[in-house]
Amino acid sequence: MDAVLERANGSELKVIPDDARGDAGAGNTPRVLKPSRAEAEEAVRTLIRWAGDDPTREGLLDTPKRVTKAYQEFFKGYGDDPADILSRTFEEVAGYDDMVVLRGIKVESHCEHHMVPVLGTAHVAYMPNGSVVGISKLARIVEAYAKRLQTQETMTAQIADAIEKYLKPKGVAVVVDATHSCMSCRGVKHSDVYTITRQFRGCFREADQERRFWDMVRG
Ligand SMILES: Nc1nc2c(ncn2[C@@H]2O[C@H](COP(=O)(O)OP(=O)(O)OP(=O)(O)O)[C@@H](O)[C@H]2O)c(=O)[nH]1
Ligand SMILES: [Zn+2]
Repeated sequence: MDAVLERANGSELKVIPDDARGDAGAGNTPRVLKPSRAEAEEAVRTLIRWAGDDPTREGLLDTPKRVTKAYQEFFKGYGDDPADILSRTFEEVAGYDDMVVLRGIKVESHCEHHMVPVLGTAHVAYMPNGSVVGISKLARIVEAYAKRLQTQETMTAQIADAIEKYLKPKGVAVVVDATHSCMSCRGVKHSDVYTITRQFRGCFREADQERRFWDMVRG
């Protein structure tokens, strides 16, 4: 259970105990000092002034409200609990005993260094160990970690960790293929660069299974 303490100015001090984070290992879910919406909106006004514009002009008046609302969407993964997402499994699969591969799960994340979009796809596979999980839950796990401030490596490891920890499969494979706006829209300005990260665990470390995984991902 999250403890939420009210501060004198109305903002929330939200303390997430370690054992309630639901994180599987790499865990970058911090204990957060969550500001009030008013404080967050004021921060957006500060950034507008930092950009060189006037937050009181008509076109920008509602922008802080829109941005804080958008942030709730961009970063909703902090409220997700991977243990809960993967808690329901099914054993009645008529002896199905091969890998399950989800190819092309949409990834919409934000880079933790520049807070700009990281967009791409994830391929997630696991080798069942007596039970299977609803396929949508694997996409939900990707979302739970993507909708945070991330590095691609951390996100990839966290997805694999969660599936390994809560499903206990014979193996798990996670590949993320994404473009980073911080490399295309600013800084070095190289567009069309795809960063590929991968985690192969358990039976997917065997060359044979890895090859079968890639065969399925490539269709
Ligand atoms: N490994 C890794 N690096 C990332 C990821 N997202 C962004 N970066 C990199 O994080 C680095 C941050 O480098 P810094 O030198 O601290 O920041 P910077 O001055 O803005 O760097 P430049 O982007 O080179 O202008 C950059 O090289 C980014 O390309 C990621 O998911 N994984
Ligand atoms: Zn970045």
